Amino acid sequence: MRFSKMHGAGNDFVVLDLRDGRAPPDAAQCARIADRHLGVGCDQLLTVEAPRSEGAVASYRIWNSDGSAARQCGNGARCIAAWLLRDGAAPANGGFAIDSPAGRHEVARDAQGGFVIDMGAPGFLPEAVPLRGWHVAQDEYTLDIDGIAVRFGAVSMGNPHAVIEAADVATAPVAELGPAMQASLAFPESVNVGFAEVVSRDRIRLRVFERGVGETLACGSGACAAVASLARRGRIDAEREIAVELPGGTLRIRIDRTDGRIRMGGPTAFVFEGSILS
Ligand SMILES: N[C@@H](CCC[C@H](N)C(=O)O)C(=O)O
Repeated sequence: MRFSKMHGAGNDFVVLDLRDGRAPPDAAQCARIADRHLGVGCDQLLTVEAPRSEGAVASYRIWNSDGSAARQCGNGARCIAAWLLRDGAAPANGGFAIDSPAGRHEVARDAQGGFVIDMGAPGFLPEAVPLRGWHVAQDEYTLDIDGIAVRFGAVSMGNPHAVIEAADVATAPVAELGPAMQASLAFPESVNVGFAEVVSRDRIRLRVFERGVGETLACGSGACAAVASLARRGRIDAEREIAVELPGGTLRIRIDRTDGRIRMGGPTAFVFEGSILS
């Protein structure tokens, strides 16, 4: 089985071409391919498949490194766009659409030749996340984790996100609080946990402990969720493009003033091609 290894700001992917209708690997096979010792190694496996919506050039599905299916992947969307363009299936100037499990994404090119993805409008209702929690202030929730009250914003970008503001992301308890939040009954479908430091009105630093993976070098939907949550709470400027610095690179996020949809730009890279033998 041929594959491409790609990454977007260090969030790495194995991309499989299944447009001929072959079935995707099952959960155990996905986990084996994603294994960094026994397989190729990646945060997510992406399967390129036939389009589902009118006029889209392709669809894709997302599998976390533990084999679980996900509905949204921002860095993956940019990599799929780059993969389709290299394949000749999408026009070089952008202006095409791809279908993810969360819906349809319009793809544009930026001035530097990067890809800008329409990630849709964030959902803040607890049932959209989904979250069973308690409102403490506008759009902020609190959970008791081992006797500590953890305050966070909750956002659906098609997948669930909790956004915790941190004074300094370098020392934030990502490895402890990430799994503890994910295990909480408040998140019936688990959650991607973002730790966000506001640097200025248009710049944040972010680390994300992803569902089904652990901490990654970047999370595109997590960056959108962090910007949506912080803008809603007035912590950053909703009118401006926000630079989101992640351990693997910087993403640029803009909230459209007219429709509230979020557009995300950032890097993509091909790393190598190969064949999976077993
Ligand atoms: N890395 C992704 C998000 C991948 C899915 C996530 N772990 C989930 O289970 O929802 C991104 O760039 O958005």
